[in-house]
Amino acid sequence: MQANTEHIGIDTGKPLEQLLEKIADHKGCGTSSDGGKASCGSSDGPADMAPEVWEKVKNHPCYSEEAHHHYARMHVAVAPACNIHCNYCNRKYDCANESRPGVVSEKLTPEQASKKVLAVASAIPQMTVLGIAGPGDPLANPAKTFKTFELIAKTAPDIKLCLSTNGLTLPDHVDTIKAFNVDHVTITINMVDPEVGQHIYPWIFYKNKRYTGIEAARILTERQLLGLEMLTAAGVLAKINSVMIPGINDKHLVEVNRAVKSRGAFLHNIMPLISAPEHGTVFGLNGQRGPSAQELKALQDACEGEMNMMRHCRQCRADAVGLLGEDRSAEFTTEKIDEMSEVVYDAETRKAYQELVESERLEKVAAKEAALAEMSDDEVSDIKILIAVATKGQGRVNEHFGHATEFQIYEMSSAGSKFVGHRRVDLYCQGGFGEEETLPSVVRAINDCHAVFVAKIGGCPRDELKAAGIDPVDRFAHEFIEESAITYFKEYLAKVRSHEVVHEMRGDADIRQGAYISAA
Ligand SMILES: C[S@@+](CC[C@H](N)C(=O)[O-])C[C@H]1O[C@@H](n2cnc3c(N)ncnc32)[C@H](O)[C@@H]1O
Ligand code: SF4
Ligand code: SF4
Repeated sequence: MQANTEHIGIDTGKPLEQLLEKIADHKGCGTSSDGGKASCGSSDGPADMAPEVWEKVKNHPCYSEEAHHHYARMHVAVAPACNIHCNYCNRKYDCANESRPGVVSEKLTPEQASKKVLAVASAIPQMTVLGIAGPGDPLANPAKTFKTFELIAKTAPDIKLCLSTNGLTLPDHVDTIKAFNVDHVTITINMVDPEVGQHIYPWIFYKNKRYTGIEAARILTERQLLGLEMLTAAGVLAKINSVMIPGINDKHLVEVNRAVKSRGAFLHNIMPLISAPEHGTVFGLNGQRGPSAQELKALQDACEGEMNMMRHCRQCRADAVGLLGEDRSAEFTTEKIDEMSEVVYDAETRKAYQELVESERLEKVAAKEAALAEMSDDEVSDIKILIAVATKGQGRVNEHFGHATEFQIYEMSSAGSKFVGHRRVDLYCQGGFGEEETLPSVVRAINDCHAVFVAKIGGCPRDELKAAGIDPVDRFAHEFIEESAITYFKEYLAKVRSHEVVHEMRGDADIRQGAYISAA
């Protein structure tokens, strides 16, 4: 099987010697052979992060926003059962075309999962993380979860292991988690107040007994917070997922943020509720809506302070494979993997490939820092704008407007560029033609942005965007996103200063987070 080369623009089908030659060419500008230290760029990590923490997160696409442009993850669906019920979950849903939590095409045994991991690791050498996130709860299926970790730790020791749990039985497993070198654990904490929790969790099953109502929520919150404290004490990084459910826990999540921050959580990922009647969930059927893009961003902004907020979560399937935002799970079905005679795990080629990825990444970080350093004092202002970007990865503007199924959104200010989310849209260009009914919905989805960066764009969408007050920009095609965005922002500030344009806030984007915006 050939390695995926599309994302870093190098041919990993070449012999290893040629790859290593390329790596040698990059040695002048940082290298990971010295443990990730570099002579340019910022591979040492953010100034406010301990080196040992940076070492754990720097290649993890979920724990580092910057890494997600370069490194991939995969989930293996070995954990079907769950010990609680959430009103937003329905795991009976089995669909190859839907990408949302709990959805899988097939469940795997630990042995099948282990073989799949080796096959994916060979085909996608920048896959650095193996997570177990269901389709149920990994710790309600501890034997299967830990057997999978055991098999993978033996055959592919360079792959980082992580799991995502509701936390009910977490305190019972922290020692085992530590023993398997699981560096990253995600706990879903939607409330710290049982009054709120009773509207999210109809029941839990704990110590052979079923609990409902306030009592169920009280036990759950106590176990979750205890589990978090134990992870922190054990030196395991904890990420907290919270599902934002308007009218139920949206206001309360600021309190949740405080509670998890004070107990040592590393990252808080507030995700939008995904809810539609056809999903068959309690919330879907009773019409509970998810938040809008603006509501979600406002809450994330309110929680951001000393604690990192995750804004690049793609709410993946329980069998997702690839870079965040792309789904290559269909390429690795059990049927296809069974057809492979033997999967050889080539750790050397993986390492060599990742060193190339790292050098490209350092180049990108250095370009961003250089662009930012050129910002003069008189460019400092209160102005903020949003820029939408069509990209397929690598941190570059490299997607055609018509081929984009999502736009990454960057907030620009005189402090620099900040990734603040993504917007999924229907595909505008199908079979070479623009879908006229789709275009207005795409424009509405990025209506709060001042510009959209694309690799290419046709005449019709260009005119429509301009008419909506959004600047279509293709001159940064294939350049690094953040460096380009800083350049654009500086030009924008200059135009405001010279009164060539009047700065004004843009309107609200008409997009419900967590759902595809649809032309229908
Ligand atoms: C499928 S769960 C699996 C792991 C574990 N059972 C848990 O709930 O944490 C992964 C994540 O997806 C979230 N999730 C599931 N259904 C969702 C929905 N309809 N909308 C938003 N998030 C959802 C869960 O809350 C959890 O954070
Ligand atoms: S804990 Fe996870 S798997 Fe279980 S019902 Fe909730 S979302 Fe679904
Ligand atoms: S659901 Fe979010 S946190 Fe989990 S793998 Fe996907 S992007 Fe990462």
